[in-house]
Amino acid sequence: MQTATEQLRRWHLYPDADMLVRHAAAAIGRIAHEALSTHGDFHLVLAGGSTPIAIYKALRELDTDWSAWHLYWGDERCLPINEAERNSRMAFEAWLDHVPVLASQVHPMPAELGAEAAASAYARLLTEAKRLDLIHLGLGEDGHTASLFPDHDWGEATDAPLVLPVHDSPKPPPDRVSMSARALSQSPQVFMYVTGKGKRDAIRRWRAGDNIPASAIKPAQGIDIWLDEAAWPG
Ligand SMILES: O=C1O[C@H](COP(=O)(O)O)[C@@H](O)[C@H](O)[C@H]1O
Repeated sequence: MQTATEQLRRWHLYPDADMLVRHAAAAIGRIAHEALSTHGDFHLVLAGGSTPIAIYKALRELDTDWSAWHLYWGDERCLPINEAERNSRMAFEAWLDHVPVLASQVHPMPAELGAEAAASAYARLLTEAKRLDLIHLGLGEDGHTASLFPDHDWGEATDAPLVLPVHDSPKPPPDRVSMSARALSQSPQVFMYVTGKGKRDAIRRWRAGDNIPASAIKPAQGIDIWLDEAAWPG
């Protein structure tokens, strides 16, 4: 898989979050359908945080062969397994507990083991993944994406590990696990969701060329950014 040196961005701007959710869920459905028709399975990386919740809820209604879906996470917080703030728990509650996915094909990051152990275990798992057809990402107010934070190592180098242990995160909890920028750039489709005026400054800085973590995600075929008007700095 290739990554690009420049970041190619496609902006998808919607008047409100409801419209964004409807269109993003339909696009995910189309990509899943294409992967299922071509390969017989679909491999999807999930984001945490609050923004994707409505999209995950909308995906419950998708008419698809759930038994052929394989789910991974782009980042996780080092907390006990059922803690409310875990990214995996959010996805189960909003979506995965409501559809017949196969437990053996759902791969939360084992962040309860601690950042280092979880990062090594998940890097091994990812090397065995057949493909990553689509990666979901969010954007924090400080420009972070997954758990790649400003002034931390984002793992952009061509020989960077696929998964990084993260410590001293400015957003709680301080210990986390994250796919590296290199790994997050190795998919033909990367969707980032950004809603609300709290994200406007991060978008402004990104478009102005500031080196925020989101700017390190450089899939060869570009990144699709789905925004509502509140997040758009104009
Ligand atoms: O902590 C995290 O934050 C980002 C952004 O979250 P949001 O609540 O502002 O949407 C998220 O993408 C990441 O997965 C999560 O661990």
